[in-house]
Amino acid sequence: MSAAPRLAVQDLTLRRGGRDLCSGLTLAVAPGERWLVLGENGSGKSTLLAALAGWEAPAAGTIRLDERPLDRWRAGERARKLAWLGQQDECPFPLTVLEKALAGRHPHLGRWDWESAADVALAQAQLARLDLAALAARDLASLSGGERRRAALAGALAQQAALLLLDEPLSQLDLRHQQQALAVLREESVLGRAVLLVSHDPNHGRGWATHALLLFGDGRWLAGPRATVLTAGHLSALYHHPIHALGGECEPWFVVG
Ligand SMILES: Nc1ncnc2c1ncn2[C@@H]1O[C@H](COP(=O)(O)OP(=O)(O)OP(=O)(O)O)[C@@H](O)[C@H]1O
Repeated sequence: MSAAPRLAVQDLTLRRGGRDLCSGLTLAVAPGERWLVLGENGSGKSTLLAALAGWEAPAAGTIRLDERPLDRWRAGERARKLAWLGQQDECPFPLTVLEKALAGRHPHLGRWDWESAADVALAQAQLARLDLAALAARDLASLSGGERRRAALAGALAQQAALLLLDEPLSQLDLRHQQQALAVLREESVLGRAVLLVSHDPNHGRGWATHALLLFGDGRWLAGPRATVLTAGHLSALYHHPIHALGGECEPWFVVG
């Protein structure tokens, strides 16, 4: 018998400015799965992730987190279950890099609690996994764009949530740190966490994604196992541009034609 889905989306419609971004979206994300979410600018990837995180109300359909409708979770309880990393991550007040990572522990603390030594150790460990240990005491505002993005990802990891909803976490990262972050997220999935990762690079799915979701921006979508969804034909249609697959059918590289 297969495990109950961590996240179950049924007949979901998201609409903005009179346009259906997706209609009838139905998918189930099981523990341990890694989903790559692709689509053109404005196709609705961020809107979808925000809806799955409970920040945006859908026009229709249901979202269930561990079989309970998302709107029946209290905010604190939900934040212990799912971590959402948005595209914009501006911080209005000064923080050190360690404090940024420690913010991921806040859903686990009581209202008047301070972070424990275990919380600090956990946050430091996430920074170390992303090559940020040496920057822990630095002012977050002094970091480069990619360093700041990795600090935000460390915060999401520190949350230790069963479901990770990550909106372009790799967008400002150099190639090595992209691969490092993907490896870290793979380790998280091996622990049973489910990951949805938005990207503009179909090659991020190579050797990483178990599944993929394509949003076509006009309501249409395609979801399923990576090998059936991530094909040159589907990607050419998605990006309205020729995309070629190189290097074999099993794990191809996708290149722009
Ligand atoms: N209030 C609004 N009125 C009209 N259109 C809106 C409104 N709010 C959002 N949109 C549109 O909804 C679409 C979906 O935006 P979203 O940020 O989800 O796209 P995305 O796929 O994440 O794009 P990107 O790759 O650029 O990050 C965009 O075209 C945006 O302009």
